[in-house]
Amino acid sequence: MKHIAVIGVGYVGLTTAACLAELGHHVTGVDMDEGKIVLLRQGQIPFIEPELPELVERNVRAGRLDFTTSYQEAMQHADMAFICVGTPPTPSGHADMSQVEEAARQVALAATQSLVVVLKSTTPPGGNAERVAAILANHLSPGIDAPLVVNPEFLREGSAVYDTFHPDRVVIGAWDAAAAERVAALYAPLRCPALLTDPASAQLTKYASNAFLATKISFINEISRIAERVGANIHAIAQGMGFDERIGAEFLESGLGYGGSCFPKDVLALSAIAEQQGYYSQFLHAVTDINAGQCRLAVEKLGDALGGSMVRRYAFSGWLSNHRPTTCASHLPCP
Ligand SMILES: NC(=O)c1ccc[n+]([C@@H]2O[C@H](COP(=O)([O-])OP(=O)(O)OC[C@H]3O[C@@H](n4cnc5c(N)ncnc54)[C@H](O)[C@@H]3O)[C@@H](O)[C@H]2O)c1
Ligand SMILES: O=c1ccn([C@@H]2O[C@H](COP(=O)(O)OP(=O)(O)O[C@H]3O[C@H](CO)[C@@H](O)[C@H](O)[C@H]3O)[C@@H](O)[C@H]2O)c(=O)[nH]1
Repeated sequence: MKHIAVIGVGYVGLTTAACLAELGHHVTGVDMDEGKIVLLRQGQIPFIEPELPELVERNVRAGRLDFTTSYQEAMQHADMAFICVGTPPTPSGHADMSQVEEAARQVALAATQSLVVVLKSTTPPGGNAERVAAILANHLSPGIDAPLVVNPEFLREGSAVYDTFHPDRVVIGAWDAAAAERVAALYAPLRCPALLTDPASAQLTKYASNAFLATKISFINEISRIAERVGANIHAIAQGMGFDERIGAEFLESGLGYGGSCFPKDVLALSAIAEQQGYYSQFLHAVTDINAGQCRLAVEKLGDALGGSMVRRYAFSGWLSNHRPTTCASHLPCP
């Protein structure tokens, strides 16, 4: 049994905290958002996620899971700290690392014993892991070590608990082999392949995975435009392609394009990572452009079907808000 601090109890952090507690560890979730911690202490989950309320309740009741706003409290006996804070996009598309850097600083200041720091947030390669490791080293008390392990998360909103207990793989990137092994041991009960690699490769694996899935979606949407012009059925085409195991049936559903909290930001961030290194990725820009065009197309079609003036932002902004963030809102004509 390990003592684990989970920093940031949003989608990823709360799911990680509850699942690690279910595996028998003692987990303390810490968040700077006091309102969120108050809700969690009252047994309420701040967002809708199947299976999570029951999992949180069971583990709180068993004394394996608690929540606090205090890093000191969370770090008191921690052998491991999982950083699960947000990395939202900046206007230039780069991932904003400020939450991660502040979390690392607070973890190091509050650490009372050596521990492994696990970076679960999606963070770009190209110096960020090195910067986080330096922040840790600069703020730890003398005699305390905190090796950094990059361990990106692949869960989907809506099946977060299932995905956490049934991962296709875990990716563990570290400079310190012993720290990597300690993280791998934590996942051993899940019986999935574990890739042990360096931090930059682990970071890029996460972006490449999301960009590949986004590419499949943009690809099928591109084919749907051609299909429409030749009178072919895109659903039949996707099914026919999907039977080929080398292609796979998943993420071939054409529609409004990809949205959600990760694909749009992560494809943009990967383009930005490449550009920062002096490489313009025409390919990734095409994936983003096709996606944006798909929403425009849908809005235009709706306009044609309803008669242009009928399409008003208020007419279906309510419908869109029932879905996760999409890029479509920006294509709706204003009333
Ligand atoms: N949501 C997903 O489906 C998903 C899946 C895989 C990876 N990710 C990645 O995981 C990371 C977290 O995503 P999320 O969706 O859980 O974000 P989120 O916004 O739901 O949660 C982040 C939490 O961190 C807290 N926080 C911010 N700064 C803090 C600090 N200094 N100390 C303590 N708490 C702090 C916030 O208050 C918030 O509750 C991101 O990098 C994201 O890209 C998300
Ligand atoms: O065939 C498809 C499949 C998905 N989508 C859209 O793609 C977006 C993303 O869907 P999904 O992957 O189911 O949800 P997310 O919760 O955004 O999860 C993605 O983003 C997470 C954050 O990085 C990753 O951890 C997950 O592995 C990755 O699937 C949504 O807008 C879907 O409507 C399509 O348009 N066509």
